[in-house]
Amino acid sequence: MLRCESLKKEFYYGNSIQSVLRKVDLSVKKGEIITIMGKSGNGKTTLLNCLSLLESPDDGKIYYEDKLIDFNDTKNLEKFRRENIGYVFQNPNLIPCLNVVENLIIAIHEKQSYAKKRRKALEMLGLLGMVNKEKQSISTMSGGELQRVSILRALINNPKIIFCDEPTGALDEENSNNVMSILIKLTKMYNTTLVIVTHDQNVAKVGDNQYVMREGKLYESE
Ligand SMILES: Nc1ncnc2c1ncn2[C@@H]1O[C@H](COP(=O)(O)OP(=O)(O)OP(=O)(O)O)[C@@H](O)[C@H]1O
Repeated sequence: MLRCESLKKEFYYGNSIQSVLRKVDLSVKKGEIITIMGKSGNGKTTLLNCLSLLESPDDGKIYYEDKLIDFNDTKNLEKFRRENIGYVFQNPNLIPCLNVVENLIIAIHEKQSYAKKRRKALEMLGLLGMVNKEKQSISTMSGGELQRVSILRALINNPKIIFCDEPTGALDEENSNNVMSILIKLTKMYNTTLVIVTHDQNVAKVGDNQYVMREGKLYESE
């Protein structure tokens, strides 16, 4: 469903150039879980940002279902991203002045009545037995709870693929296991493809295909 070929990305600092992605090739099938590990600064987030169309590569090609992505076509790119891609970051980035259900409602892209959006948001909360948290303020929730809500938010528009950048980076081991099992359970349920960047060996193990990023190149994990 996703393929990239010879992806390159460079950053310029005065007169010097840093090659962050050096001809990266990757192929991801529908419903697959891909994990990418690697030392800090090796280009994992940059790769994720390019694949998830948040950043444009300097060279190389990205295909979604064999359709070449045109980074110059910003209007369609934005639409494609909204309709097909979900994100989970280390920091859940929920809106603090909205409660739990409102954070989910506001994430729904489709034009629907507020009541219908609310029903959908409650249905999602129900999947994790969190309907009772509907009106809870974001500031009073634990890190694990916030990340569970951010997973529901990523899924609420039925994306075909979800990109996760260190989804458990801010959690202890118990919460990390819990969040990962929820992420996998829900994405399997919806047949959503997952691409996960992580520092955590235990998280990396969930990958159907596991990769390591080293100095801008991607290698299959041994
Ligand atoms: N927008 C940017 N401008 C300049 N340099 C950047 C930019 N984004 C990333 N870099 C540099 O590119 C390199 C790779 O960064 P990236 O965030 O992709 O690494 P990473 O493997 O995800 O690291 P970490 O595990 O610490 O998050 C780093 O040296 C970083 O400073």
